[in-house]
Amino acid sequence: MHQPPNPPVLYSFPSASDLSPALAQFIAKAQKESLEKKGRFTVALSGGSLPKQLKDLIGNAAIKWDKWQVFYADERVVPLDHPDSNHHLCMSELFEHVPIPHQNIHTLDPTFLDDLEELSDAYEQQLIREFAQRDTARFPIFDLILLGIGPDGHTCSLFPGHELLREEDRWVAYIENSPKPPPKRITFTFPVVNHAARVAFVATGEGKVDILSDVLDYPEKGLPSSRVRPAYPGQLYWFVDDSASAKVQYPKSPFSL
Ligand SMILES: O=C1O[C@H](COP(=O)(O)O)[C@@H](O)[C@H](O)[C@H]1O
Repeated sequence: MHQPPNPPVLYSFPSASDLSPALAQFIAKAQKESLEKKGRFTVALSGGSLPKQLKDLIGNAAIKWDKWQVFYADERVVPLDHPDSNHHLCMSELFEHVPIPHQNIHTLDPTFLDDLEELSDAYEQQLIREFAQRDTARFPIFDLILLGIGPDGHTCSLFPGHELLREEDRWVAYIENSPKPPPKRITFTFPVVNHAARVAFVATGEGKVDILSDVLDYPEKGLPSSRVRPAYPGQLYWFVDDSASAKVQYPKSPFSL
């Protein structure tokens, strides 16, 4: 029988620095469960404010970096060492400080920066190589996708009112007119995000206070972040701080693993 998506679980912490260790424990548990099941851990990261919150993974003995396969939930179409690159940010905040094998981090192919169609196809091919031979599902099933939310409700590079919100077939799509710079980006589509085993939003600070209430209390507004509802048995989590969740009516859960 078709089951509706599980309701989101909302964890709110007194501050961003209280959130980071809990997030690291949560990721370590997700990794352990995935390694026990299939010996690898597939994870997708975002850019923006997220990578800073991953600092408690550094030096964490529970993390088996050689078992991680890392993808980017969205990426800006710029060289890999450009300050706007999500990969560049994740490298400087996290990966330069941990023993992850270089080949386990799947970046966009910088030879296609001038051709968005080729670029997004090539990234989709990287996902197919990772997932299609192992899973029979129509879309990849990530063990964990970590997302941010912009003040307009966007997540990945899926912006309010954009035609990409209706994409049902592609795994990776491109956008040439992002309202937030830089304008050219590639992004996972909703079917990919909503097939993951676990998706966790991470949002901190009072700059997120209005949008968090809009997304969690008024999902009928249809903002991109409200459309993240992983299919059963997948689970959506929100890791936020009390400044960001100050207006949210949606029930908070005590953090537990
Ligand atoms: O442009 C982007 O923005 C979102 C949200 O960023 P934040 O700084 O408000 O956390 C981010 O999740 C995405 O990866 C990035 O490309």
